[in-house]
Amino acid sequence: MPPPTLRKPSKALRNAESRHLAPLDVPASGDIQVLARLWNTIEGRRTAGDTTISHSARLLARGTAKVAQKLGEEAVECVIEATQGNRAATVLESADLVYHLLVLWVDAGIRPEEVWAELVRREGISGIAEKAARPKGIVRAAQTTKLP
Ligand SMILES: N=c1c2ncn([C@@H]3O[C@H](COP(=O)(O)OP(=O)(O)OP(=O)(O)O)[C@@H](O)[C@H]3O)c2ncn1[C@@H]1O[C@H](COP(=O)(O)O)[C@@H](O)[C@H]1O
Repeated sequence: MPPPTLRKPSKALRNAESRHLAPLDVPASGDIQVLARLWNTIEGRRTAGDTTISHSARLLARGTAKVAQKLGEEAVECVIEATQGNRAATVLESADLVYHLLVLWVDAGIRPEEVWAELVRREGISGIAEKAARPKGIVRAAQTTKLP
């Protein structure tokens, strides 16, 4: 039997249940392109960035472990704000998180198109079916512990 705290809906979930958000407009181009611009900027910092003035260049120069650690820290900060129901702070932490995810992609030599293609491939497939059909060849070191 799980502890009672696991059954209690979070404040964020309770808020979500009581609101209706209109679907996003999906422009052919627009603000979403900021991700591509940001990846280009960070990749440029990797190759020609000045570590005295560029946070991206400095972080990339510290190596993969530091890049990954920063992403983890930003994820935790985002989770804390969301679970506290701090909407404005969650937006700010989300931006930090996305930026640090792009730094991790640059460090790993991953282009955004690879991730977009994977998201497009998954469109319309339920998460449960997708997980069952995952290729066995790709080793995933990270394993999550299942909660009841
Ligand atoms: N979106 C961001 C962005 N979000 C967060 N951050 C920085 O991330 C850092 C996080 O601070 P922390 O104290 O958590 O981390 P830290 O300074 O590495 O400290 P330690 O963990 O090492 O102690 C801050 O310096 C933030 O300013 C960002 N830095 C840059 N960008 C974008 O990247 C572009 C290029 O930035 P530079 O590489 O700095 O030129 C900018 O124009 C922005 O568009």
